[in-house]
Amino acid sequence: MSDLRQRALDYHAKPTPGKIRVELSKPAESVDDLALAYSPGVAEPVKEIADDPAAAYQYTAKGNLVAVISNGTAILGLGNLGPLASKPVMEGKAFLFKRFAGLDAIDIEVKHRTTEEFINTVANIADTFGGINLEDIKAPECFEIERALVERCKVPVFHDDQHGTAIVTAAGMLNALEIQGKNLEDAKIVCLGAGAAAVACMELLIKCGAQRERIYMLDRKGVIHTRRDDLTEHKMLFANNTDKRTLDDVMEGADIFVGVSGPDLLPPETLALMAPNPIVFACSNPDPEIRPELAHEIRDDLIMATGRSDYPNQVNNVLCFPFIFRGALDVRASQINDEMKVAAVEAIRAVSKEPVPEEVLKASKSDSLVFGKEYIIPKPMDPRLCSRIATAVAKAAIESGVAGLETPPDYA
Ligand SMILES: NC(=O)C1=CN([C@@H]2O[C@H](COP(=O)(O)OP(=O)(O)OC[C@H]3O[C@@H](n4cnc5c(N)ncnc54)[C@H](OP(=O)(O)O)[C@@H]3O)[C@@H](O)[C@H]2O)C=CC1
Ligand SMILES: CC(=O)C(=O)O
Ligand SMILES: [Mg+2]
Repeated sequence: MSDLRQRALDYHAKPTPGKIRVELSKPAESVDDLALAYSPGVAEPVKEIADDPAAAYQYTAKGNLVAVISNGTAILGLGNLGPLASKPVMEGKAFLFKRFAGLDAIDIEVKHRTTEEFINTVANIADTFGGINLEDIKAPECFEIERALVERCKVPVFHDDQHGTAIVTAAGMLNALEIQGKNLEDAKIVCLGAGAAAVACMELLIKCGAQRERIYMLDRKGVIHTRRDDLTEHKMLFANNTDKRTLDDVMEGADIFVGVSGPDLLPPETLALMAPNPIVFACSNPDPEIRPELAHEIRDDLIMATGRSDYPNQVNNVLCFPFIFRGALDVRASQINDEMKVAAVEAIRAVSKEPVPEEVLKASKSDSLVFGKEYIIPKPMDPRLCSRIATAVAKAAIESGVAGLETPPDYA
């Protein structure tokens, strides 16, 4: 058994199983405390909320509470292993919400037969929470699920694997292009994977300037092109009018590779085909499409990122979801719209270019982190991220008319 495997199992098992717990936020020592917290006192906020649902934000934990909800159909890059097996990842997301943004989060793993049943389950419990973070739900069902829930829920619903990943990818990509002296408008882009993360990443890159016809997306059957008759609605958006069929065909002269597919799917000889100064985001977790050591052996001119914490340039949605929800909840946004997503991209980019606090260097076991090939994006433990991203997102929510409150909080 590898050292990391045993350490990871021990970390999850000891001294208490799991990574999160519930704690009390009010006194519960005396009979008087209980008379306020429970019967008879609890009846008073009940009546207030029955009269005005918005009072739930004043008298309950709703406004600081996020549900992390999965059906376990696309657990990281491990595939469809079912709801219960997704629990460590969902507890992990809750853990990150608390650690980085002070948000209380609870994981909910849903067993269901039909997509409609899943949608109904989530819609029926949504009012309990300030926001809903959907996680590790595979394509194409994730698209219908998110659309239906955004429509039915009064609180923000956000599929992290789509939009969290896209926001962090766009921020890292724009920075990497700047360092490599390239621009998104002219870049030839290869996206390996055509699921939740792939579709959202490419759509956001297009919003940032990428040309749709210069994007080559691949699924298990190869390049997605206009003569295929097996494409889902979302894959169809990326059908390229091309004779190219394989990963090698499209990687010839490519500037950008985004991997959101599975482990070890980018062979070194294929990486060698890319244009000078390429950018490789091998984002599959836990094992990337190509290992950084191998990629650097093949190319000394590339910028390399993975989804992992143990290599430079971690392009991972952890840089987004805690903070975008912090901003959204703090102004009681009814949704997380494009304006809020773009504000998050710009805030992440800006932090990457500023001097890194000593505590981040220490936590990263680094002597120096300076904007460049090995530091295109901030570290998740950077304490500036929460205030900077949440403020930008809250302001964007107010300006775009989806906020329930008119003033963003002062995080300083
Ligand atoms: N770093 C980060 O922050 C994030 C990384 N990811 C990673 O992205 C990956 C996909 O996640 P997600 O989009 O949620 O999952 P989905 O199940 O929605 O999509 C998976 C996609 O990968 C494709 N794929 C799988 N195996 C291959 C293969 N051998 N060759 C080509 N394509 C392949 C599938 O093809 P087909 O359509 O033919 O089935 C599908 O299009 C995972 O590895 C995950 O860890 C996801 C979110 C965040
Ligand atoms: C990071 C993440 O959400 C994933 O790999 O699915
Ligand atoms: Mg995920």
